Amino acid sequence: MSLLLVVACALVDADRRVLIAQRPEGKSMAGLWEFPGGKVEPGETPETAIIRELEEELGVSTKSACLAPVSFASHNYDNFHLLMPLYACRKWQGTPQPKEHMALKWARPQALRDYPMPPADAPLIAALCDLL
Ligand SMILES: Nc1nc2c([nH]c(=O)n2[C@@H]2O[C@H](COP(=O)(O)OP(=O)(O)OP(=O)(O)O)[C@@H](O)[C@H]2O)c(=O)[nH]1
Repeated sequence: MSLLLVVACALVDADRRVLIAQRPEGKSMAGLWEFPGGKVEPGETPETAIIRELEEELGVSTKSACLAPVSFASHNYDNFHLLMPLYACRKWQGTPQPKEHMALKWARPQALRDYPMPPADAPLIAALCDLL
């Protein structure tokens, strides 16, 4: 069983709503809602990886100083074990666009339970509800 390091980020707006993104058709877990993010590539830190992913997936830019750790997911999938730190970010430039997702949605933390998300994400919703 290999360990997969993925970083994710909850963009938080002035109304304390969180941005979630719907996974596209043709990918694993298609249609589920997730926090933007992706795998940490060789040579990257978690921070440089999430800054890159936010740019690629949403077209927004931010910096390390604007990333605050929230919690992490540690979840056993069939083919790998996912280790996924979740950051919160309240300050970025640009308006999020669904460049690699089917749709984006701003949701109140308590409403995140109404959206089907990957099983690894359930504990992160509780952490966001506590934080926000
Ligand atoms: N970005 C993100 N990934 C998540 C979340 N929850 C979760 O289980 N994952 C898993 O973490 C991995 C993310 O890797 P990824 O986004 O780079 O890869 P992918 O499966 O979309 O596509 P790829 O492997 O074809 O590049 C996927 O296996 C995804 O299902 C989440 O909230 N956000």
